[in-house]
Amino acid sequence: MEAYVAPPVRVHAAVGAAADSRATAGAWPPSRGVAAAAAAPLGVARPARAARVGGQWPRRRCSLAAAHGRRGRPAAQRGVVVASVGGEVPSSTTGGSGAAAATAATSGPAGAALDAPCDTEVLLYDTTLRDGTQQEGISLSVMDKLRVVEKLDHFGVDYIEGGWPGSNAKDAEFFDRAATLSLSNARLVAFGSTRHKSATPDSDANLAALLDSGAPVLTLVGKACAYQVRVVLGATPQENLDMIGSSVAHLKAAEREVMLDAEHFFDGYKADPAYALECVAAAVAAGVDAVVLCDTNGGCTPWEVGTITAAVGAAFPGLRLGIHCHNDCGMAVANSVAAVRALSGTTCGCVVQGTINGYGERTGNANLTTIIPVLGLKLGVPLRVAMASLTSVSRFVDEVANVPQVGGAPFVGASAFAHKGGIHVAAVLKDADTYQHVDPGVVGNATRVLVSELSGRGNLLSKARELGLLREDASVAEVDAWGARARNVLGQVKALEHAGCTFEAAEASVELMLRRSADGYRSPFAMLDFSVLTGLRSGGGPGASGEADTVTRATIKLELLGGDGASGDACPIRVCLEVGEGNGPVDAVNAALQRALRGAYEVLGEVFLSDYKVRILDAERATAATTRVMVEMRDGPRSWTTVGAHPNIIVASVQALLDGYEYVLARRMPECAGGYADVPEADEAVSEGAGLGVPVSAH
Ligand SMILES: CC(=O)SCCNC(=O)CCNC(=O)[C@H](O)C(C)(C)COP(=O)(O)OP(=O)(O)OC[C@H]1O[C@@H](n2cnc3c(N)ncnc32)[C@H](O)[C@@H]1OP(=O)(O)O
Ligand SMILES: CC(C)C(=O)C(=O)O
Repeated sequence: MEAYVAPPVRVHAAVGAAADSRATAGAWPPSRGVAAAAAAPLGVARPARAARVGGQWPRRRCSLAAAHGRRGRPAAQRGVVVASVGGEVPSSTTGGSGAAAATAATSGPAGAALDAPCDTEVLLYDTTLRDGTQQEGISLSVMDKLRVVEKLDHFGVDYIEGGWPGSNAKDAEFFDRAATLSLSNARLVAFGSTRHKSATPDSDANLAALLDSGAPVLTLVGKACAYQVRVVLGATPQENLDMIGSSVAHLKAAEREVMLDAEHFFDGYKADPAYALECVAAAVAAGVDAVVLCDTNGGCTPWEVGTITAAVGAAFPGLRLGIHCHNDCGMAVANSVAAVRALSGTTCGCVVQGTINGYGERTGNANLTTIIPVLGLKLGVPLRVAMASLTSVSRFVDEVANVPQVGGAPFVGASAFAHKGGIHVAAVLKDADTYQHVDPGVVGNATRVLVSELSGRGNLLSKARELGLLREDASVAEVDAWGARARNVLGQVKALEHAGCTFEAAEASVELMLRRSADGYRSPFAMLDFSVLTGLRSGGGPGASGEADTVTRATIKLELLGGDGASGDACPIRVCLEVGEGNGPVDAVNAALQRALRGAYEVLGEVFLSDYKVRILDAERATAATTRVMVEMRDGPRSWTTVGAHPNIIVASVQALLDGYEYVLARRMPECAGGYADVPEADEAVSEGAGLGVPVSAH
């Protein structure tokens, strides 16, 4: 056995050079009876053992491409996204995917690339519904799976692996129901393993379930590593080759498109390249349409994957290859991209398997929401997907799977284009390219500016612009005035964050500070005082059990804008005394506030308190610790968050509550807004995650 030895690191040149020197036809290790490939039809190197598997050496062609009927057509005819490399965007039709946006995506100095464009047709193969559901905590219903299929088909992936019909009744039902879907872009794939070593193809239940699924594409997992074959299957190397060959042949006889997922391929190749290649050859001999090389344990590096993939490509030049990577070293995306690059210039393209949001067993699979834009926008690979829907697809799948979004996910995360540092924001205001590697709109995401103690004036000015307070057509005097206000509000933000507030997730409080700083702003109300009483109420009385009950009562005194008009003042003020009871002190104050404010201002409509979060900031101070309170209010689909901080939890809560009510009144009552009465409400907070593919607003 000849073990794989990693080549010395040679950046850029490594892949091609290694492929040339190690894996040109006939050059890969001749151990295990591998014949020289000079006579192999279509240049496929022939291991001697492969002849025993399939009998006759098959003629190979890229039958997947034929199945799709797309090979050879120029990108422009396929309606692909062709993104720029090196700041230049080839002209293309985009099928609505946004060539113009793609141009913007990589224009400017940040778009300059050293790599040559990658010349490989890539077919995107989504396995969210199969390998993705192997992630701890994910379980999808049949209905969930069907919804995801429709979304992914619409998005434009080429293959959707729906599950393993031989595994469970749910997946079998899924394929029954999926048969009625009419997909416009994707081909549905059913997944299963090669036949059991003790079964014949005809008697194998798993192969039967695959055929029964009715799926047009069937993917078989077959082992490509002698160690795994011995330990896990308890089979001989030859038995495994027979299992691969006979299983593929059985499915091909039913005229399905068949792929082999060569499990543990890279580890197998590193230990014994000849045997790993014999496994591929066994599938090829049986007529497989594509062989997908798997880094099953996720332990490979991009240079290993690139080198080995190039070697396999050179050994089987007529065969369509694919890549399937796991993320155990955090390199699944890099490994997948390395495989695509290694196949650049080959004629059969590359099937790239992965999952939306990187779901998958252990640390996950290669994340398609990263691979897709990297291939499309950085390597210039033509893809058929609607790139501008990428963020929405990611959030949709998280929603269906009930998995929290990863804010820092490249391209699609809520923080992917969120700028916090004052220096960054000041630069982004001059030119977004200064701190963004692509235009977020190209992937359906949006630039966001966060306000915190790390802000500079620019962050506040940007907020004022976003809110329509500082208009595009503002005069020099107005811009100057807002510059001074921004400086002032910035000072408040820094002082309040020092006192325990945090404004990143409480943008309604920031907006209020900006509005209050504007000329002519009038607070709709002011709290003059409040008191809360908590005690025990006797449950006595005739016939009662006598058990004591808690009572919590709040009394508030407010000054309200508006009145009976008798004073003749355009904005008269009246004083209101109100009482509320509740489960606890904050509930009681809120009840009193609602009663007072709803009575005075109809615009409050159905506003209610939807979330209340408390965090103790300096726990070591025990009961004297500062408390931060975040309050979320909601009115129909809209929500907004405010913050308060104080050593007294009730005071912190009341601060946040008052801001929450003032925020909505300030937006809806022209008499509060001063010169900013006509601020549109269209951009009002939409709760995080609710808007798919729209800028995420965290009010
Ligand atoms: C790398 C991957 O992600 S591969 C996909 C992994 N996903 C899953 O396993 C999810 C679905 N799995 C299942 O529902 C079940 O494991 C089933 C239905 C496939 C099998 O269940 P069981 O028959 O009870 O077997 P069990 O799971 O205990 O053991 C797996 C069997 O598959 C065999 N097997 C494993 N890989 C292969 C293969 N590539 N080809 C043929 N047989 C295989 C094993 O040898 C073992 O059989 P044995 O015990 O006779 O040696
Ligand atoms: C079955 C294959 C595709 C797999 O999940 C792996 O090898 O990682």
